[in-house]
Amino acid sequence: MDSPTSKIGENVRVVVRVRPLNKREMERGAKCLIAMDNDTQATSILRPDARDSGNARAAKRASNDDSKTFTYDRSLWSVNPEDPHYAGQESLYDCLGKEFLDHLFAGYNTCIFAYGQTGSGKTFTMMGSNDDPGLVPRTCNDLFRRVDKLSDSHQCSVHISYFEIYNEKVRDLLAAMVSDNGGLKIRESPCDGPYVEDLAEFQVRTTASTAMNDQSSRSHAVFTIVLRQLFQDLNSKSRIEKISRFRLVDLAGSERANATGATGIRLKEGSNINKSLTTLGRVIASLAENDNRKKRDVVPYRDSTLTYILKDSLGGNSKTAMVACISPSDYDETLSTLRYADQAKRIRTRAVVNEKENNLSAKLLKDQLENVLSSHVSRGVELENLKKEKDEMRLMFEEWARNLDRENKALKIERDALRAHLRLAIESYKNPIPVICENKEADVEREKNAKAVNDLHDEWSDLLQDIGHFKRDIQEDIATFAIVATTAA
Ligand SMILES: Nc1ncnc2c1ncn2[C@@H]1O[C@H](COP(=O)(O)OP(=O)(O)OP(=O)(O)O)[C@@H](O)[C@H]1O
Repeated sequence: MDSPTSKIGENVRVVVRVRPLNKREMERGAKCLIAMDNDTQATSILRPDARDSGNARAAKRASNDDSKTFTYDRSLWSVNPEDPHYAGQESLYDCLGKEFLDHLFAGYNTCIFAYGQTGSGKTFTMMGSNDDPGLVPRTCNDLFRRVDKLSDSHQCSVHISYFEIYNEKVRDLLAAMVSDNGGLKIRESPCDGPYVEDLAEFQVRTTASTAMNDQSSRSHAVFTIVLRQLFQDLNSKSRIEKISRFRLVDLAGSERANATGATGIRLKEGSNINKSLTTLGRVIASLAENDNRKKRDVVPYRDSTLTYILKDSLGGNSKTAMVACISPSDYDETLSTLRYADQAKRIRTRAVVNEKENNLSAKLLKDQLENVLSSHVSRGVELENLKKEKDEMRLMFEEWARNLDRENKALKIERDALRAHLRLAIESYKNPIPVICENKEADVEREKNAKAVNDLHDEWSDLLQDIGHFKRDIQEDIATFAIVATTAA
């Protein structure tokens, strides 16, 4: 999704900062050659001979002829803390860091790089000291403070990486095992541009600046923060994902190779540093010029590791600022830095908000959630029904068991009564009460009795057989019901 910025583009912001005279400079009686105008944000540099002239008229003439003035977005006077316009670390963060962090949260890639000769205050500006932290720790602190204030539905993750470019090779400064096997490779992705392959990235929740290694004035150090945000857009109700990157770069000292007087390895080192810095100069010049031309030059990003990695930050999808650090009493180097910074002002970048709607996956997630929920609900209902059924069956079997017991008892009583009757009948059959009959009538009576006894015997035999069957049936029933009751429980 392009922002209006992408069509118009905007210039690289340039801030110049002058440091205080150091002990050595004060001891040799060096004078501050820099003047800054707080109203116009102009920085002027005066030739040292003109500055040192005791002649008032010569000095006045010199201030017209021998001073060079450049106007920047900001000119920060860090020479004397007593000065009313003194700009310390906090002022720098307030006028640059804060705004760039705003851009990062808005979804823009951002980059601030510190440029200047050795000892001009680049590392102090980027890192600062424990007592007076610079841009990197202030940015990290502010970043986590802002993340903490976001609502729970606005999810954020922060990853950092830190590498240096030394002798045109990339070395990871955060990896636990740093191998010296020729450095990390640089690759280019169609979406994200050049990147360092296999660079350690750490997800962090607190200030990460303490993890940093010592700075080397001979290497270019690149600290990168990647912020990933996921939140709901209140107007469109869609899920938005923003991934933006903040690069904070502390460049090596910009002094020319011939001025270092280096030989051997140091010379190679110097020329390699110079290769990155001179290429940076050519890239900046080319970008600055291209804006005025119809037919654009090919920008020589690929001519050095530094410019290749910073391709996007220098002329592409990024809001970029340069802090040009200057020494107060070094005319040549400071003038060269001021000219460099003046040229950088003309570079235009075209930053876009790096965001995408995440509706598809959000809808997918919602559907999945609904499916899971409904299957849970139907399983719950099913389970409830099964429980009910089981309870009903248990009650039924308990009732059956009670009835069975009752019937069993009744049958036992009946059987016992029948047994008693049978026993008596058999007894009376075996030992009949003798009947004394003197006449024929008595014989007839005896025969009748004998027949009745026989009939009774047959009747009891049948009855006993029936009882046997009945008993077997009952035992089978008991066995059947016992199995069913155990299964149901
Ligand atoms: N604005 C400032 N206020 C106070 N002291 C400063 C300021 N800028 C720089 N210094 C001091 O000047 C010295 C040199 O600064 P610094 O190391 O930051 O320079 P540098 O440009 O990073 O040098 P190099 O290229 O060698 O890394 C340090 O002692 C630092 O504390």
